[in-house]
Amino acid sequence: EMTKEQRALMKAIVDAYNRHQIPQDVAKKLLQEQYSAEENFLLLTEMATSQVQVLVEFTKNIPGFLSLDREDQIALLKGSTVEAMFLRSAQVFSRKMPNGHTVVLEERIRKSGIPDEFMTPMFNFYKSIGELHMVQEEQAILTAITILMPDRPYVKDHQAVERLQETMLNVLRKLCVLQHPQEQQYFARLLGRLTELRTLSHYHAEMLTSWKMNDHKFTPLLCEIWDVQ
Ligand SMILES: CC(C)c1onc(-c2c(Cl)cccc2Cl)c1COc1ccc(-c2ccc3c(C(=O)O)csc3c2)cc1
Repeated sequence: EMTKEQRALMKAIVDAYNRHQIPQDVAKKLLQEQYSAEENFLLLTEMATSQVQVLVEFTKNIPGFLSLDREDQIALLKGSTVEAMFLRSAQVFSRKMPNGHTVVLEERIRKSGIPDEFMTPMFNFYKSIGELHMVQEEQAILTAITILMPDRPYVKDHQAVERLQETMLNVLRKLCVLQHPQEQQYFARLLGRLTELRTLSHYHAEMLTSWKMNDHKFTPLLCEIWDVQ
């Protein structure tokens, strides 16, 4: 059973997760603009920039995050943004957005100059997340766990982050038993996705390099968070 504190922690994280979403007018652009590779790249850049802003606000609402060392907060954000965005965009795909975002988002990602060798692992990941049928609470806590990864580069107070992450893992473990009682290994499968996210973030670093080579432009926020240019 979940303790009172664990239920309060879960509520705080789920509320923050729901409160901070890409504004509808930004998401709607996916449906409106043209379909050239250039247009797709620009739109995805806008989505990513908006999503980073959303992630920063969500992260600030993770109980305990703002008590961490300031530089460690930055290191955690920089180190987890790509993975958190793969998780978030995966949820868009598995949500089968009623307003058709799923179809156009896939279309635009497929036609945005991303080399084919990254398409397969990326969409395999989206499929594997979809098959888990995560509930919203699991999505929110898994995102918090991804952000609170103690072994990100340049994190100094490893232990402080580990303590926070462990608290989240304990909540997630209990939640999985409650939400998927018939699936013994559900929690383990969820954590397996975090390993897949690491691989994707390595692919992503190569995607960035290949985009940079083709002189693609990013926004100042993305340049800062991804150390490009
Ligand atoms: C700079 C750009 C070209 C880029 O580089 N790598 C990636 C990138 C890609 Cl192509 C795949 C995965 C991760 C990243 Cl960073 C991207 C695009 O990143 C995206 C980030 C986030 C969304 C995203 C999130 C939520 C939602 C919602 C919702 O919540 O209601 C509705 S629509 C939507 C759209 C899309 C694209």
